[in-house]
Amino acid sequence: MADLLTDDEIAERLPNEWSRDGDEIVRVFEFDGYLDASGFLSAAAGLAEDAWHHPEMTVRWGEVEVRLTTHDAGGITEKDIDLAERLNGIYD
Ligand SMILES: C[C@H](O)[C@H](O)[C@H]1CNC2=NC(N)=NC(=O)C2=N1
Repeated sequence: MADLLTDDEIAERLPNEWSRDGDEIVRVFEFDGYLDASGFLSAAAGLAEDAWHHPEMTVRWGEVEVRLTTHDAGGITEKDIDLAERLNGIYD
C-alpha cells in the first residue's frame, strides 16, 4: 500500500493548478463546451485505467472537476500526485 504523504509533502508536491481539499486533491479543468470536456474525461479515464487509480470526475458544460485520493491509505499518496501530473500533461 502507498504511504500517506505528510502535510508538508503535499504542499510541496501539489502539481500546478491543483489544490488540497482535506483528504483529496482537486482541479477543475476548463473547456469550450460539453463535448470537449467529455473528451477530456474519456482520455483521463484511460490514464486512470492504465495507472489502476481512479479519480472521481464530474463533467459539466465547459469543465471537468477531478478529485483524487487513495482509498486504501485513507488520504493523499504519491499515486494521487503522479496521476494529477499525468492529467496536467494531457491538458496543459
Ligand atoms: C480494488 C482496487 O484495487 C482499488 O479500488 C484501487 C483502484 N482504484 C483506486 N482509485 C483511487 N482513487 N484510490 C484507490 O485507493 C484505488 N484503489
